[in-house]
Order: sequence, then C-alpha cells, then structure tokens
Amino acid sequence: QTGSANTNPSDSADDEYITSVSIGTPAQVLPLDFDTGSSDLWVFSSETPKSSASGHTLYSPSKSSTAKKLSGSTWSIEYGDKSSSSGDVYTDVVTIGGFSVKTQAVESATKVSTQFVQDTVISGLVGLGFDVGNQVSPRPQKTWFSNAANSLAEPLFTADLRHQETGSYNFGFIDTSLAKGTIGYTPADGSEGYWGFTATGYSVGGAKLNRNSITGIADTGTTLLLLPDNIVDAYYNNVESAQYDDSQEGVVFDCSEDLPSFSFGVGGQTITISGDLLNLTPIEEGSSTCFGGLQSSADIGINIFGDVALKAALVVFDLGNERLGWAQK
Ligand SMILES: Cc1c(C=O)c(-c2nnc3c4c(C[n+]5cc6c(C)n(C)c(C)c6c(Cl)n5)n(C)c(C)c4cnn23)c(C)n1C
Repeated sequence: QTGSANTNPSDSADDEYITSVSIGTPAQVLPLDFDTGSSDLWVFSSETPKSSASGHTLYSPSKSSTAKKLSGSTWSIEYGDKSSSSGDVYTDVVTIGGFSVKTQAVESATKVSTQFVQDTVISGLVGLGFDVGNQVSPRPQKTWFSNAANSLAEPLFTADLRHQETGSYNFGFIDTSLAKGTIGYTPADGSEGYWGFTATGYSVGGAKLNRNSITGIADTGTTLLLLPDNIVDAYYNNVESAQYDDSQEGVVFDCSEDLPSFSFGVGGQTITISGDLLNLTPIEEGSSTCFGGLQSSADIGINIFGDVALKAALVVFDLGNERLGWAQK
C-alpha cells in the first residue's frame, strides 16, 4: 500500500507548505504543515479558545463517530521560533494521500501561541520525525508515519517541495521521475527525534566541493537553510550588496543582485541550490531589499537544512534503513 499527497507553499516566500489531511468519521479535512523536525500531530479544534481559533479550520472530535478521548494524556510543545501549543489527546482515523491509519493520536490544542493564531493558513502540524520526539505524557504516542510504516509497501516517504509550485509527499514508494539526479544515501540519526545527517562538504557558485563536513537535520518544517557563520560568510562574500540587518535579524541584499548557487555533498551526490532559490523574498511588500534563504545557525546550536535546501532535491526519509536519500531536482 502507498499514499500520495500534494503539498503547496503557503505564501509567496514559500514560508511553509500546506497538505490536506482527513481526520475522523465523517472526514474532517484540515490544512496541516508536515514537519520532519517534530513528532506530534496536533490540530486546532473545538477545544481551542474561540478568540484563538477564528479563521482556522477546526477538528471537532464530538462530530466524529470514531474519535476516542485518550484519557489522562496531555501534550505541550515549543518550536524553534519559540512558537508553542498544548492540549489533550484523542485517537481517530487519519488519512493522508489516501492511506488511513485507524488509531492515530490526534493532539487537540487547548492553547496556541500568537504565531499560530496569526498563521490562519494552517490548522496544525503533522510531525514526521522519530517517535522518541513525541511530547505526549504520560505515554508518548507514535507519529502517523510510524503507525503507517509496517503497512506501507516500503517503510519510507519522500518530500518533493517546490518553489511556488505544487509538490508532493509520497508514502511507501519513491517516484524517481521527480528527480534529475541519482539518489545518494547517507545514514540518518534519529536519536534526538530529528532526521540527522552529515553533508560531506560544500561550495559556492559551482566551485569544487571542499571537505568541510556539516552535521544537521533535514527539516521540512523550517523555512530557511541555517548553517554555521563561516559558511554563511563564505557565501555572502560573493554578494556585493549583502549586509546583516539587525531589524530583520538576518542577511539582506539588493533584490537585483544575481546570487551564486550553493552546493553541498551528501551520499556521494552533489545537491546544488540555485541562486534564485536563495533569494527568499523582499523584506516587505514592494521593497528592493531581499532576505536571504541562507542564514546563520549560530544561535540555534544545530544546522538545519530547511525548505530552501529541500526545494533543490527529492529527499527520501527511509525509516526502514535509517537513512536519508537526496537527489538533485
Ligand atoms: C531554530 C529555528 C527554527 C526551527 O525550525 C525556525 C523556524 N523556521 N521556520 C519555522 C516554523 C514554521 C514555518 N514558518 C516560517 C515562517 C517565516 C520565516 N515567516 C516570516 C512566516 C510568516 C512563517 C510561517 Cl507562517 N511559517 N512554522 C509553521 C513553525 C511552527 C515553525 C517553527 N520554527 N521555525 C526558526 C526561525 N528558528 C530560529
């Protein structure tokens, strides 16, 4: 068995990607953000304060004949941008791309931070990280993919995120036609809950890869490519108008500049992110100053290959073999 779901950028900056998910009986369809950097499936619901829930599509467990309260269970989560949510837990049938998990923990939000209140294009997240990262207590719950894995044709899923285009999450199979290059595989470290891996080197503007390895995570829930300062500086030294903007908390440059590409080695392959993909967006509507898709990870303590990097590749999240595959698109 397999599943295949389309995913779409939420806005002109590809800030996040939205995928439709069906929950309950009869199906309640919610727009959710698939996040390989976390391991909880949580939703805005009939239990979310009305003032916070307005503008969001809600899950109502009371309207689902298959919903069951997981009594005594609660959850609370904080994300890298300091956004947060918390609540209680139901189990219900959850269908993604035509594949159903009958008894999935659906974490219902009784509290959400302002970033989520304001982000009305999504009604929650689907964590596609490792189960060890799940935040339900007293008994942590499995992710949708973990519950699905043994019934899928292969225990893997792929992410094909695209710039201002419809992409896909495929479950249980690899559609190699989505990629131009060969898939290079490298071991994945799931011990922290993330999809951790090591890139074997990098280069700017199509130069030969150096041998400076970069350990980080493949994170569909993070917008940017967040790497160490030495790499960020090496890149923006090639961008004449680049400067750090305190108010934007990142490197900005003239939108008219042609940006160099950025490449990294992984699994014996080279993934090249075109300059266009590294120019994320004007800092505000109509501005001629643009915000970089590559920014520093110095304050975070972990390197994050977010959507800016993932958009250049077809990425295979292979749970069965505890490995990540990357192919140039
Ligand atoms: C350590 C870390 C991150 C790790 O993940 C991270 C980050 N980066 N994108 C996102 C997140 C997103 C994606 N996301 C990013 C957005 C940006 C940059 N902007 C301007 C808007 C309007 C966004 C929206 Cl709506 N959505 N979402 C939905 C959530 C819950 C995120 C949590 N953190 N996050 C940041 C900013 N930092 C410092």
